[in-house]
Amino acid sequence: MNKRQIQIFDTTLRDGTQGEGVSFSCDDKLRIARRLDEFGVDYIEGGWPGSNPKDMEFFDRAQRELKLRHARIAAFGSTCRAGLDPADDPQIQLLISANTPVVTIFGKSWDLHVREVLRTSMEENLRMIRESVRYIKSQGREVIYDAEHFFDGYKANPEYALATLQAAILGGADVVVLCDTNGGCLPWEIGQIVDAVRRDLLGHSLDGDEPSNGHQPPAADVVLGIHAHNDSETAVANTLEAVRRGCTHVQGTVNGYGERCGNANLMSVIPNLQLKMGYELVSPEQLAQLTELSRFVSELANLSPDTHQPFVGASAFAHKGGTHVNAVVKHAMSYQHIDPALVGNETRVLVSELSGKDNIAVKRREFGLDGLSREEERQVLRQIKELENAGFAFESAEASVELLLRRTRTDYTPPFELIDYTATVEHRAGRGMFSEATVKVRVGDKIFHEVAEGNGPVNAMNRALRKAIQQLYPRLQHHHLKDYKVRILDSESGTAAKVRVLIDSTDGERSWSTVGASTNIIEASWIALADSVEYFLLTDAERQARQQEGAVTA
Ligand SMILES: CC(=O)SCCNC(=O)CCNC(=O)[C@H](O)C(C)(C)COP(=O)(O)OP(=O)(O)OC[C@H]1O[C@@H](n2cnc3c(N)ncnc32)[C@H](O)[C@@H]1OP(=O)(O)O
Ligand SMILES: CC(=O)C(=O)O
Repeated sequence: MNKRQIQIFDTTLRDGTQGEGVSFSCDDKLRIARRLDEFGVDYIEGGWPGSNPKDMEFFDRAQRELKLRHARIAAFGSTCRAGLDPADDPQIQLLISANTPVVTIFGKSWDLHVREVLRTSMEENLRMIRESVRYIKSQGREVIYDAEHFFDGYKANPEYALATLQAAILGGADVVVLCDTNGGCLPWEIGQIVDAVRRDLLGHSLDGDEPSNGHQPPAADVVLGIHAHNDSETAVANTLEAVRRGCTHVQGTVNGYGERCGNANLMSVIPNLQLKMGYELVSPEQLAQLTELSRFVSELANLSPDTHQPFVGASAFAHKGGTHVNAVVKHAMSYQHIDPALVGNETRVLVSELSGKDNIAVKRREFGLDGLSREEERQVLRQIKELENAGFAFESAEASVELLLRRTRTDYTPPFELIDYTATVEHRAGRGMFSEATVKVRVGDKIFHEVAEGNGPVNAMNRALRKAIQQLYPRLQHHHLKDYKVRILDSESGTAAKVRVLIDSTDGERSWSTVGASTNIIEASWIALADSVEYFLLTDAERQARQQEGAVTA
């Protein structure tokens, strides 16, 4: 088989939704199907038509609304019930009525399941597989046969496990998929068993290896696939190993969503196959959509993206250690296994107590700041290390890093300078809890002194600061706090514990984060709040000036 012919079978909408916490509306399923098609997967398994009304609606609307360019939609179900003719099995009839070009059915490979779960005879299970596949083929569908628990079944009873595959092939299956349903296999076990299937069932000669049963079966022209679960954290490795041993159909899900610990993560399987193993599954332009696809699906699943996910996570190419950043600046690939742009991701440099001089230099350039010497950058680096020791964390507060750099410039003029503040918390009869704050700031040679109330001391300080400077900076009305997080850093110190405050802010177009730390929660909050306002005033004024310049030039 030509290397280009590896089939990607996405089951995010079926096995993915079997993952705890994963649920999509029908509209979401349709949106994801469109996106998967654009990305270039070959099959999209949409659900189980006998399972629930939403899956029925999906297949109904998919026929009418989806205009897929490349992918084929598959409906999923099981072989017929024991003792039933597939033509009389209501579940098989629902599968047919879903009217998809492709039908996936799963059947039992493991004798334990036949005995204990189906509670039928070994022969009857073979009939169920053979006749179900044959019946669905007779309805004009491409049939993908998922051999559930194939690897466990093969370990327990290889002859029987192979006989179940043979039954599917006799029924006319187009693809036979070996499933590591319980996810317990290790890559070399997968390799050995895939070899055995190819040699003993499909009659493929493997580098002079003799069939283990002593006779060569007739070569069967069926596509062999792999479906791996991640219970041993080896689903991706198992999938790659299966491909290395001759499987040419690969099942998995976006972000590895799926039952228990999930399925083989296509966000890793695809780039590994394409960039490391030389298969051409999708075009380079499609591969560059991988990161976006991953985030799109996690957004619709309402799950936070896993930032540490290989290839597509925000941290996948984020460099923190100073020596790494120093090397990456000299040669981008010195600490990266691929160019992140190939999968639509990007290199990031983080600033923390583990930084070296180049973390700071890279950030300064990123912020577009000049006029700082190497020694001034080192000064900022020292300051960052000291502040992190005092409880600050700059990794996720880049606006505070930018301010440290700006403040180091000799020509820096702050938009306001704090002189004093007070914040009180009171409980008064008839009024309950309330807070009041006063803020005295200097802007140029003027002093502004304001008082404000709030539902808490930080809220009152925020209001008082705004009252003090809003008249000078009317655009401050666009500045809003989005999130306010407090973390206790040394809880064993009890009420004397150090706290870190992280504030996320926005002006409707941009977002930024600032940090403060202190043993006093009011002080930590003030530092993060004042940084947020200062950052906004500086950068907003610069953006306005650039826009005006642009308008004049135009
Ligand atoms: C490995 C996998 O991921 S397979 C996919 C698993 N996914 C799901 O189960 C999600 C969707 N499932 C559902 O909505 C429901 O389970 C349904 C609608 C399919 C079935 O619901 P119910 O009719 O209430 O049956 P229930 O789920 O309790 O039991 C499954 C039955 O199918 C039988 N069965 C299981 N696998 C097979 C098979 N491959 N072929 C035939 N019958 C099977 C079981 O033995 C059991 O039979 P029993 O009722 O005689 O005990
Ligand atoms: C078919 C399937 O989802 C499994 O065996 O895991």
